[in-house]
Amino acid sequence: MNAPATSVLLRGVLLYGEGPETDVLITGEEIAGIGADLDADGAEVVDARGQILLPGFVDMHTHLREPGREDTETIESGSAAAALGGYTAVFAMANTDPVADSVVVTDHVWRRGQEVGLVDVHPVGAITVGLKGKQLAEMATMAAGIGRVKMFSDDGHCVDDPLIMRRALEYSSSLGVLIAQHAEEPRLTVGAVAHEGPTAARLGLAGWPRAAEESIVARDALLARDAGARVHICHASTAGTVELMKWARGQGISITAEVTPHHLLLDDSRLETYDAINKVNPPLREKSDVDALRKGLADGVIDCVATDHAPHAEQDKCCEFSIARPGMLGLETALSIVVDTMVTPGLLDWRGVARVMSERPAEIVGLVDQGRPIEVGEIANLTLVDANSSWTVSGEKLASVAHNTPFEDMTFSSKVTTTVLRGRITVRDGVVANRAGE
Ligand SMILES: NC(=O)N[C@@H](CC(=O)O)C(=O)O
Ligand SMILES: [Zn+2]
Repeated sequence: MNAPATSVLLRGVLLYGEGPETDVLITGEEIAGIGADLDADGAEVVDARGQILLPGFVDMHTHLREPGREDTETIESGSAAAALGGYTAVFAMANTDPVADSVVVTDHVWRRGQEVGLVDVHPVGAITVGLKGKQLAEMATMAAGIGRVKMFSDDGHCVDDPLIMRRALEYSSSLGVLIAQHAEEPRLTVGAVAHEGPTAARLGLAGWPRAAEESIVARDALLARDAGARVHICHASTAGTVELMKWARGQGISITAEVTPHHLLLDDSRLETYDAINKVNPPLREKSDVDALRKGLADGVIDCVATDHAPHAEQDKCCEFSIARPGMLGLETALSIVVDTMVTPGLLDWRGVARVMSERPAEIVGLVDQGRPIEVGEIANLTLVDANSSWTVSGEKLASVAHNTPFEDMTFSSKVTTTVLRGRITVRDGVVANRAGE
């Protein structure tokens, strides 16, 4: 009997980058067999010899801009970018227009993501109404909606009022959801556009001090401790944040943190050209911070990589540095950058890549069907990486509506070739498959 049409055979993969080559058979939504020379039996065969098989990536920090700024990204275009980047789940931040501070918006985001069907788009709910930091949003209602909101964040803004943050943390632990903080003391960043240091001083750019981030990280660690809650730090950018994470963990505080690919690769020397493509919040820091972030990620002090994929219209990035919007694309380049900054220098092996791109984010946010071991009987959320393929980034060719990549013309050595979402191929040979999986 022929296998059902939904069967896929991945031929000759390296599980977590380790030999010998093996086949992986996927039937329906599940991994049905792992072993040498499996019988295709009518399954679609993907010739994946020598490619590295990892669990599908999970991005805790994505801006998909729908609703409100569909001229820069939509759930459909962002889902395509995510699938091409090897992601099987992303968390869409709440700073949309309208803000995702109600179940109407969070349910819409979830439903639209399911309609597109390329990646699970989990809505992030706002912590406060309108991201204004004054009044808690209806977290329980959003958590109970169809979108089942698991993570709340005012990202783009810091919840700077310590009493509001404390209440949000207390509330979150009874709901079993995660609070993610954009750590930025706003009274220290008025007018700030670049990392406060010698480069910004020389270029005449207003500086964003490390203490703006670190003071909130320290404060929120203490608030989480007192509330008996968990807190997650978005886009950690300084060496001091890594030290504070170590301290807080040592105290038994439930605190986790992510780092972005751009903070692992770029430093503020990029600002010499005044090109606003390099403007981002938090800003690109100094080489010593980059080194500390890499080491922190290798040691597990920083838990995971999150893209902070932030599409912006050309007119908002091509203007003067001080008025341009902060943010850069990240979904399609994340894996390549993690390999170049962490695997190539020997800071992480491929098991480590699985940990920081998939397993830890899934655990932190409580996804049960993602970041799972590659074993028979598990749901097939998988990513195949070719570690010997040189490719050069071109913003025009990325799937996002906006093209604001700071990695233009950079060449990388690894690329996602295939992504599988619950047994269905969403990316084949680096091209998005249609909804029917063809
Ligand atoms: N990171 C950014 O520079 N921008 C993000 C907001 C954010 O993540 O803080 C955006 O929404 O554009
Ligand atoms: Zn942010």
